[in-house]
Amino acid sequence: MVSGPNFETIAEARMLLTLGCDCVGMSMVPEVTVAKHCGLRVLGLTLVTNKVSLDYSREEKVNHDEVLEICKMRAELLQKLVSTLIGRCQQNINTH
Ligand SMILES: O=P(O)(O)O[C@H]1O[C@H](CO)[C@@H](O)[C@H]1O
Ligand SMILES: Nc1nc2[nH]cnc2c(=O)[nH]1
Repeated sequence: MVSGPNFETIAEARMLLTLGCDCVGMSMVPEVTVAKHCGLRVLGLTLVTNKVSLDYSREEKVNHDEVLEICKMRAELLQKLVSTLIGRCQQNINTH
């Protein structure tokens, strides 16, 4: 996790990769921290939207519009996933 609001620099991205990170975000950890503080049980779901830049010579840079575009493309799929998960949780509650 990085605190944002900016995306990580290439140097930071390389450091995260060296540390063994597969994925990086900004929101999940603070959101989970607040939810746990409120006594909620938490399941985190993440949509990976973009590749992090690791190379100074590459032209393309990560930007928020790209993130939003991928989110829109995957919204329906995520809605189905969440609906299925909630359905299975309800089944589990009813049978136990
Ligand atoms: O950590 P995630 O959920 O990827 O969110 C972060 O990534 C997005 C940046 O495009 C912003 O919404 C920021 O809050
Ligand atoms: N830290 C970080 N958060 C993101 N959220 C969506 N894309 C990214 C990214 O490239 N880096």
